[in-house]
Amino acid sequence: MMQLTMYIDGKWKNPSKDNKRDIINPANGEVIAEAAEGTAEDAKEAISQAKRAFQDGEWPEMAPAERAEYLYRIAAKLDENHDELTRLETLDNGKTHTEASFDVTEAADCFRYYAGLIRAPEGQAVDAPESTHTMVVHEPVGVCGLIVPWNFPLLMSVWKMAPALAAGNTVILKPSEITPVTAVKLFEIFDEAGLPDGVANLLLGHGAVVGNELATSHDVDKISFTGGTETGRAIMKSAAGNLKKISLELGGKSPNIVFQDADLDTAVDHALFGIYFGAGQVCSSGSRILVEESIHDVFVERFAERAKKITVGPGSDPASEMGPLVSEDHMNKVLSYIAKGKEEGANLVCGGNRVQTGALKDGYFVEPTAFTDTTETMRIVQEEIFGPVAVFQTFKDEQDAIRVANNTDYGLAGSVFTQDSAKALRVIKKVRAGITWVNTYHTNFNDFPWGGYKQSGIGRGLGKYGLEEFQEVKQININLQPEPTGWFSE
Ligand SMILES: NC(=O)c1ccc[n+]([C@@H]2O[C@H](COP(=O)([O-])OP(=O)(O)OC[C@H]3O[C@@H](n4cnc5c(N)ncnc54)[C@H](O)[C@@H]3O)[C@@H](O)[C@H]2O)c1
Ligand SMILES: C[N+](C)(C)CC=O
Repeated sequence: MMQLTMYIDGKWKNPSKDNKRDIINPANGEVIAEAAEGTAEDAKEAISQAKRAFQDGEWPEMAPAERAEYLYRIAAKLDENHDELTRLETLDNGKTHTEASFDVTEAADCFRYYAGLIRAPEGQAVDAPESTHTMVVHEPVGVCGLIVPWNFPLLMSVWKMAPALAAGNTVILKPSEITPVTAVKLFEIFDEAGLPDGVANLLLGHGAVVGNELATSHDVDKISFTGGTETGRAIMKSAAGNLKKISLELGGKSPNIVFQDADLDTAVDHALFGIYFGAGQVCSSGSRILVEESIHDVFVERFAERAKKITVGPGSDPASEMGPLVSEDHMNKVLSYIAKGKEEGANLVCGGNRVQTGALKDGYFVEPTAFTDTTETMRIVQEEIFGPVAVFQTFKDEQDAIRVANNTDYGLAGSVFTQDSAKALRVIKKVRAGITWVNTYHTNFNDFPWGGYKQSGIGRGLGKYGLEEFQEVKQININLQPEPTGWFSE
């Protein structure tokens, strides 16, 4: 069985107390690893080493081109370990082999993207009034705590590690306590790539213990968090002590709007992908499908017909199209939302049950599920279920579609399906969300910003915006004609 330990100041480290957590394969309930459960003391040690490496170490001072070489080396090692990382991600998170393989490819690309970006620095050098020459430069923020969730364990870690390291920060990564396996593998890669001691540190353990220490510590300059909105709120409060900088990438309840003039087969296909990709455990899932009244029944019929054919199974089986939910607790939460939907009076058009047939009997599988006849105030319409549960809503016209789409506290993603390009643009511009699509769903690139409006977050990951989240901006004013100001009499 794998034994997972922390990595602090360039050394593998057991926790200060001998606490361990079983790591479970959600496809069959078997224990695949034992992970160290770090303590607040371990977190303090990681913070102090990261602070030392920032203040006294070579990393922040290193030429960007040299830092970029480390990032390219890491990307190459991610490629070399592609198959092993894919296997481990499937084992730990449950996602299908195809999904996990995509994540590993994207992770390597993300390191390459930021290696390239840091070599193309943005700044200004201008002649300002009064014989002053002014420069605007970017500098690293300092010690960064990076806290990530379980749904894309490797990729979400890399979305933060790559820009934070490129910018010259020192970092402490805290993966989800239930999916730490690929983070440990990532640190093996950092070790092989020869990152200087203390630059990248790995803390394992519970959010309320080690995560909270990162959020609270006055020696941490920045927290970049991805996870649930309630956790984000708690972190924002903890981070207030030293007014540390924060980026929050949070939950969603994203609208997928289908007009009557959309190509029906395309829209149905993307709606299925929008909600059932990753078994619905994707922050940007198209979990609310808004269909224009005139095509609602035919759309739902085709959607449900195809949803029932989705092959649910272990991610390791190439035939599986949708894997299990990540844990028994999470499966029970999703099943309780399905029960709530029925109680609230919504109509179940497909799915609704745990799948326990044959080899799936001990796994945490749930059928692709969908509800119609919902109202805007139902909990299944307003709250993030984070599972394979679609809720259908209807709208009368363009204005109504925009109103319904925006009627939640979230604002992460949204999509519009129509063959009228002017209407598509009018509507998508009014959707209050940070990531939007027209006639597609879930398309994403490392080059462009990722983040939410409203209670879906603060700040942006990826692209040049993702680098800026890990940089301070400084102005340097140089007096070209040094002489007394004459402001006060002598
Ligand atoms: N917007 C995005 O880009 C994005 C991406 C992925 C996931 N998510 C969101 O993540 C959620 C699912 O992931 P989850 O269940 O792991 O989220 P979560 O909020 O429970 O946990 C996320 C991380 O925060 C840590 N944590 C928990 N309590 C903490 C505390 N008090 N202080 C510091 N750290 C703490 C956890 O240990 C974990 O590492 C969903 O809401 C999903 O929408 C958002
Ligand atoms: C950002 N993404 C889509 C990779 C993961 C969100 O849950």
